[in-house]
Amino acid sequence: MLVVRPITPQDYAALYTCAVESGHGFTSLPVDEALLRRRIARAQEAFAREQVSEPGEEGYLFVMEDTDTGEVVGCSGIEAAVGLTDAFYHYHIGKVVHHSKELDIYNALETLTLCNDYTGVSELCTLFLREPFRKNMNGRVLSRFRMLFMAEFRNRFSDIAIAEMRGVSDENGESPFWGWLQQNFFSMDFTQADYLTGIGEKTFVYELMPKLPIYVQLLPPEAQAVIGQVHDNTRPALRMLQSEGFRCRGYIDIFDAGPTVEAEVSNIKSVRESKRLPVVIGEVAKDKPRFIVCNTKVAEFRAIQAQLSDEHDHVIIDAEAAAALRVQDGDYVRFVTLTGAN
Ligand SMILES: NC(=[NH2+])NCCC[C@H](N)C(=O)O
Repeated sequence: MLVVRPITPQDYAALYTCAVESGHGFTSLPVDEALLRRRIARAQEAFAREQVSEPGEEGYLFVMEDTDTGEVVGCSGIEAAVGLTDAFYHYHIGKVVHHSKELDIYNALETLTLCNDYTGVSELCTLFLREPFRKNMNGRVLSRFRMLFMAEFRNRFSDIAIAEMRGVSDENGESPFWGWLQQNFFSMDFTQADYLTGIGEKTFVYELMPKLPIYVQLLPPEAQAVIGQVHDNTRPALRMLQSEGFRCRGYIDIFDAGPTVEAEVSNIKSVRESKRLPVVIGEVAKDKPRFIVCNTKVAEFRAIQAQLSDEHDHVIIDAEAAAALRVQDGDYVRFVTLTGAN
């Protein structure tokens, strides 16, 4: 069975494999031993913190494990609040109108303005599922269980959640948006800049990034064309988040121009539709629908996909699911349907 659980130091090698397999453009999983070990240590601290009244430095990182083989098949994370100890950047797409009444000339232009508008919001991040396991709705589970975690532990997260979607780049790591930045401002290639931000080295961004608003129309056409566009591999993830209610509000990545999508946590579909009920362990009929189900613990958090029977004042799950979730009769679980529109 595939079980989502908090990452532990023993998962280091598996996380490293995910970092290697995720390739370039995947900022939050750089192939860097010190950083990956730090991520694990930060996650351990976050899960160990019992009383959290407001989101802070916590970086939750989970792995999905095949409990039959002990193999880690993917990872997924939530940052409680970004940009509290360093600056967190976006370009905001704005509009200016140059208008002359006298000459009867009207031009509406788009601008890009460097900003830190998402400071303090929660971020869904670091989702990677290894290729052989991209089936049986595992990807949906590995993304959407996070909505259940946020719903269950509301005060650990901000009112707003974002996800930065990977922008357009080719198989050599060349990004059309980065091209003009590289040429005029950065003098380094995309993979290097991306790697530096991934390891938390961001002062060069402030030092080198154009800080004055930029007229989009003055950018080369190939850079304009990818503003707000996602990498082909990211399309399913974007669709999934859109069906949860996430929308792009005009914020894009400063390097590859990929869209950042945003939602009010309380409005996320899986947060709204999730239910929390006590468990009765028993027989579940074969024709019952599948759900994402999690327990209600932090350090001992577990999430799985399973069939269950919703009896309105309790749910019936089978013994195998109960064991995987580490719950007993009377313990609460939170769950949301896995099939359906999503
Ligand atoms: N694709 C990138 N590496 N972009 C740079 C990092 C952007 C991110 N919002 C941050 O400030 O950390």
